[in-house]
Amino acid sequence: MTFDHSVGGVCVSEIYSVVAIFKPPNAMRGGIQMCFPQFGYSGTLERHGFARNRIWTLDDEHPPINHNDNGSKVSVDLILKPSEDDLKCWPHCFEFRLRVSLSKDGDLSLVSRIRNVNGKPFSFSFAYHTYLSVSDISEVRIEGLETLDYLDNLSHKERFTEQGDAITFESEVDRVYVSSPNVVAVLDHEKKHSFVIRKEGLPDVVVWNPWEKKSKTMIDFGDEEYKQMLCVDAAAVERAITLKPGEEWTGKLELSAVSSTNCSDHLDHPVSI
Ligand SMILES: O=P(O)(O)OC[C@H]1O[C@@H](O)[C@H](O)[C@@H](O)[C@@H]1O
Repeated sequence: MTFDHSVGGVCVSEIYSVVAIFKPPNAMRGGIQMCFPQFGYSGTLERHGFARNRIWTLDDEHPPINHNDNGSKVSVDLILKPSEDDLKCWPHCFEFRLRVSLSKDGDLSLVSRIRNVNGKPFSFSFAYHTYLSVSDISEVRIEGLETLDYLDNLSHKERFTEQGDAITFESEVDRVYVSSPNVVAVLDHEKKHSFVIRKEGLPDVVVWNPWEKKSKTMIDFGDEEYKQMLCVDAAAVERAITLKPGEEWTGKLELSAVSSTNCSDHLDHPVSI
């Protein structure tokens, strides 16, 4: 995995739609997008909030590029503060700091710190809207969400309980798995690797694939591209996060690609990002 610059998200190689539209300040379809201060259409803002559609700046509290002591990790620190226009539609002053780190082994980690610099409390929802590249969606399965409750966005957020062993795909899926464990794996048999997603501070996992019919309605997405992608988002959606004046919230994500044979070891391990 590699990353380059950020327009409201992190560009991870090979997980962009071939017809994605790059027209700043709008987020491109793909990568990892910061959904803040709203997920989906749960409030009055544009879908998934405005943070993914803003130009972020380097946080001058840190050097532009950071290397850790033994040189095994490199990171950049970005910051987003609301513009006057943002404050008109969401009247809460915040500082959103994002540290994006890439290890020598290719593990990508994102740490978001959101601080209330307002005189009053505010609440928000959040997601790392993460596009994963898969060989064939029909052959992929997610482990770590079985037996959980989920809210089905395709049925007016009705609550269901997952029944199967692992989650597999044969039609459109748009679900919020609630109170999930902190490690989830996406197994891709054809590629013989798995994505391991570790999270902290983010109780939910959103799983989305638009399948054939919806793909045809999306202008920045190829008709067949649903076969090679899957979104698995570490998120805080079911219950909003509330910050009092001066308080800060932290939400972490780590994404690694591991060989499928080692995947179950990762599922057993506790999170340490
Ligand atoms: O097209 P967007 O705004 O990037 O959103 C894509 C999808 O993102 C998912 O996370 C949502 O659960 C879906 O409902 C939504 O359709």
